[in-house]
Amino acid sequence: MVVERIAVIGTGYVGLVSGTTFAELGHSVICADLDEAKIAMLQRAEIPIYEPGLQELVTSNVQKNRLAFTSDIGEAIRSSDILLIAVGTPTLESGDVDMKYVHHVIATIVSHTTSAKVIVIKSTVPVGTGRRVEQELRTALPHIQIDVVSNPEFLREGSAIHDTFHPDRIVIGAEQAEAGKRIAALQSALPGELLLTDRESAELIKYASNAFLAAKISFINEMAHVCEKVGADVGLVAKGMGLDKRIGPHFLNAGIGYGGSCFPKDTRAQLKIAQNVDYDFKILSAVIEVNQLQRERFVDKIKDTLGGKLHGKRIAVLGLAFKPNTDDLRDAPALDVIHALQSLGAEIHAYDPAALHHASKLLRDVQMYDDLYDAAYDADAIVIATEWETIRQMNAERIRSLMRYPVIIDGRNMFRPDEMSRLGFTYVSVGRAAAIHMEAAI
Ligand SMILES: NC(=O)c1ccc[n+]([C@@H]2O[C@H](COP(=O)([O-])OP(=O)(O)OC[C@H]3O[C@@H](n4cnc5c(N)ncnc54)[C@H](O)[C@@H]3O)[C@@H](O)[C@H]2O)c1
Ligand SMILES: O=c1ccn([C@@H]2O[C@H](COP(=O)(O)OP(=O)(O)O[C@H]3O[C@H](CO)[C@@H](O)[C@H](O)[C@H]3O)[C@@H](O)[C@H]2O)c(=O)[nH]1
Repeated sequence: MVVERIAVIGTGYVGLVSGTTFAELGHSVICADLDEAKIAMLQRAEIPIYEPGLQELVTSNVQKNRLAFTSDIGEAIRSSDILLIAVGTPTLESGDVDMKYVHHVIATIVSHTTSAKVIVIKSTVPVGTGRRVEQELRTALPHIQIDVVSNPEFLREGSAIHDTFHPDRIVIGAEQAEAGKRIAALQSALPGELLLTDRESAELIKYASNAFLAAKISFINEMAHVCEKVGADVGLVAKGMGLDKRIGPHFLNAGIGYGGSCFPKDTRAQLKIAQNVDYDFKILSAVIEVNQLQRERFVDKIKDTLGGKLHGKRIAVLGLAFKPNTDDLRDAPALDVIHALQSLGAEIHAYDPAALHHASKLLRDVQMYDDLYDAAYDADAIVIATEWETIRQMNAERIRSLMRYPVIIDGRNMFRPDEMSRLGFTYVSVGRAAAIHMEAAI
């Protein structure tokens, strides 16, 4: 195996996991970031994000001298042959992708490059970016061999390590076959199908995949409404659909809709990419609209269950992160739900096992707990916003005894409605007609 010298520029969720993975695969990796506090933490072997399994992997690769961290981006560039860009690509008000972090990295590369480089774009970027970046670099550095390769990332937060070591596919978009093959060789020990494409296709595969997964979620959420009206159970409908291999069982969990740092921004970016070439991507507009409505309808459901008035009601919101096993609150549905409940006069007590530190910066007037029983104490209702395992394992009888009224409105369909009613709860979930609406309980 050829051991490559790799600099990862941008040591966030993707950069840190990718850099650590390449080190684990035997390469020499330096992870660089402008955020000096983050780098200082990493140099002290502290992991700035909550991601199961990451701490152990970082520590062992640092000990083997295959992984290091720096805030000297120039030095990282000079000492490496492969530069992996993993900075953020958020959305602008207009819906376009904000490329300022990528542009800043390109300017830094221009200033510090004195030898041949292969630049790998891991960040999710609009189609055409790889081509433009390569032109810009070749114009600025005419005597140096520069190749730009697209290698989109498909990891999910909360299972990032597993996803990275067990990818369904590795997509590499390159114009120069040699550069593409070199980046493929870096990952040759990983399973999963290798798909070599042109850069534009690789860039679009990333957006198309996220948009399609988001579409599955919005589709099942719309089905959930129909289920409620006609007396069906969306869980069973999804199961029956998913048994068809052409459909598959994944991403058909109805609930309060998708959140996170990727689906909301990437669906909007893909819509804009289409608009920019005069195409109205109608399905995607609907996917985005349905997802927004899903949060609003969930708040209506809470209101209806609690008899129409929330003023003065104490609501325990269980789960704040956009999904379990992460501390990431970017576009987390729980935040919108809490803001809406507060605007209707509810008093919020919140529980999350990992995200409270970030939440305290984003939420006002919320009592926060790292113990779900404390959060549920004296509550008029529990609202479940994230399907943390700790919530699944909760002692329901103890919870009921602590609450003022035994009411659960479950935005993640974590429990069986019949079981919860048997335990004495008024239990309302999403798209399951068997759920019992009992204002009488209050
Ligand atoms: N988070 C995910 O699960 C995920 C998965 C697949 C793809 N992506 C994509 O990967 C990219 C990165 O996402 P993320 O979640 O890791 O972002 P992040 O915000 O967690 O990390 C980005 C990092 O880049 C650093 N940075 C910004 N400008 C820099 C510069 N000029 N030089 C050096 N460092 C700089 C920031 O300080 C930050 O630490 C995005 O395009 C995202 O869409 C994310
Ligand atoms: O059936 C489902 C599945 C997911 N979700 C929600 O969808 C969001 C996204 O979940 P998930 O995809 O598991 O997490 P992410 O870490 O956002 O990962 C997505 O976004 C990443 C960034 O682009 C990609 O790399 C991944 O492949 C893609 O799954 C979360 O709010 C989930 O609660 C549902 O509501 N129902």
